Amino acid sequence: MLKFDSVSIGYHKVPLIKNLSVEIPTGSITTIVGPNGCGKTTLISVLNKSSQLFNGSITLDGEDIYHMNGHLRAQKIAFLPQIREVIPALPVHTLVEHGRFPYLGFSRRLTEEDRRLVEDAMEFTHITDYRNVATDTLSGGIRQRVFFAMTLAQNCDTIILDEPTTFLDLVSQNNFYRMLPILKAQGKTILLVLHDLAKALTISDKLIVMESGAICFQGTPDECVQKNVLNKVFHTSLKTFSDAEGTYYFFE
Ligand SMILES: Nc1ncnc2c1ncn2[C@@H]1O[C@H](COP(=O)(O)OP(=O)(O)OP(=O)(O)O)[C@@H](O)[C@H]1O
Repeated sequence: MLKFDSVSIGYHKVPLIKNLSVEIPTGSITTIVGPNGCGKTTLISVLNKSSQLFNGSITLDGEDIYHMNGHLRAQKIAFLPQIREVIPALPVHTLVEHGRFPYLGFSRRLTEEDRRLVEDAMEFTHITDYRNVATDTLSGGIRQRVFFAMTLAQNCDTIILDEPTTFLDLVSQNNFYRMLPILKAQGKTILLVLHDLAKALTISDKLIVMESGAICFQGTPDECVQKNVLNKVFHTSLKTFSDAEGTYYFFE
């Protein structure tokens, strides 16, 4: 279990999140939603130290994950950030191999097992055909899949994805969302930040709703709908529609 206990988090000595506690259940899909600027990225990016922890503790299965050595932490939590300013001009397979770096020694020589995990990650994300293409020449959507493959090649039990579908067209988004239950079935814990509220309600086991640096709801999507949380936070009107295949959500 990934546990944030009474955490204060922010930048340059200024906390934006104060005294927040939340648990991310193991082997489940948890999604954080909330209006722009409410602190979603600030909360999760403390896990790769892009934001700073001022108070409280963050533990993974009881171990202090924030103060852990960076290599060890990267063997436990794989983090796909929202924005990458610099796109490396490396062949796709070389970039995906970077996912194995936390496990390699000084020589950075890949073992057979490392190579297998890299190939598996490329296959899983359907980028094998691009293996020799320079990543900086790819479209934003394919590039996003390459970074996702690199994250998966890290082979961590906990995967954190910040707005992973931003650059994806509808087909690629659907493909991406289909991968999540497969990863969950492999026992992975998945923590996402999403802006697509309907998708968040459909795919998540647990939903966390943030507002102004605080959590205003955490629970199942059903509880969230019953309590009208999203209508209040996003000033919207949620409509639901059900058929034999499931329930669909629309926001107006
Ligand atoms: N590197 C930084 N230094 C200082 N302040 C920052 C930094 N990154 C973000 N902030 C501020 O932290 C606040 C929360 O931003 P954050 O990116 O966590 O929100 P968010 O909920 O993820 O927003 P969005 O939905 O727009 O991605 C904002 O006021 C933002 O300006």
